[in-house]
Amino acid sequence: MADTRIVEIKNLTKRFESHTILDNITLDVHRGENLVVFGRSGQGKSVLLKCIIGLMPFDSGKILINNKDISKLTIKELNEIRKNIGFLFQGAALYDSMTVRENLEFPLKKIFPNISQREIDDKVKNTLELVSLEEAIDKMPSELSGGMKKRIGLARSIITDPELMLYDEPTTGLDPITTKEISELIINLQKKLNMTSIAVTHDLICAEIIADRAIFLKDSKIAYEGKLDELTSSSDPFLRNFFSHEIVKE
Ligand SMILES: Nc1ncnc2c1ncn2[C@@H]1O[C@H](COP(=O)(O)OP(=O)(O)OP(=O)(O)O)[C@@H](O)[C@H]1O
Repeated sequence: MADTRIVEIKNLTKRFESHTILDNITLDVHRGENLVVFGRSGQGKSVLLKCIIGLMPFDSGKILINNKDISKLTIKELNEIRKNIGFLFQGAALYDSMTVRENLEFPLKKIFPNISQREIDDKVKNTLELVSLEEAIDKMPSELSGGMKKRIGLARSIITDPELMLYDEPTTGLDPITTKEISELIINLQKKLNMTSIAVTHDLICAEIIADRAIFLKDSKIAYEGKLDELTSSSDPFLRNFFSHEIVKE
């Protein structure tokens, strides 16, 4: 049977001095899947994403991306893998002194140094179409609303056609309607571009739209794993408490 795993995490342990943040985590993410990562503040959700893209070294265990063990790669090989991964981090800001067009051109030129201006123009136009913001092409970030900035940030992360997208709190700070729009955009892009995604979120509106499966980090472990409705309807006192208090509900 074909191996559908794009990310394989085996017995991952990450410590900061004597503080164990991730303790022996094992997790597979399959091609085309949208995994949501929950957990209270400080439980290692962002650390997990940073380990996956090789931005943070870990103490033991393995992370394989497309069957390649990232801790055994040279910087050059790791950069090749990273070209295939897009990330939208918490508070990821657009470059304020650049127009929307220049913001989108930036990652393209960096990742594909030999790309022609014509290809760049087509890609920028098509990607803006995907996020329904063609008219913003010559605007400066200061002229955009919070929701529009998120859309452009999303466009910038997907313009290089990554196979895997990592989102860290993609809807933080947005009102419920914009949260819904951004979450629907995430799922539509994922379907159109056949991407796999891992999203850290506290936001149930977002999770309900995008999640195929969810995990819950607690006490440095994956404490719960399953379909989102299994977690939200669980009779487990901790989960009941989390989902009734921690998350903004519509
Ligand atoms: N570079 C670092 N050096 C030392 N400690 C760190 C570092 N990065 C993260 N930590 C610690 O690791 C723990 C997990 O941090 P992380 O940012 O992954 O939490 P989180 O679950 O994403 O939280 P939140 O929901 O608040 O964003 C925290 O205690 C944090 O202080």
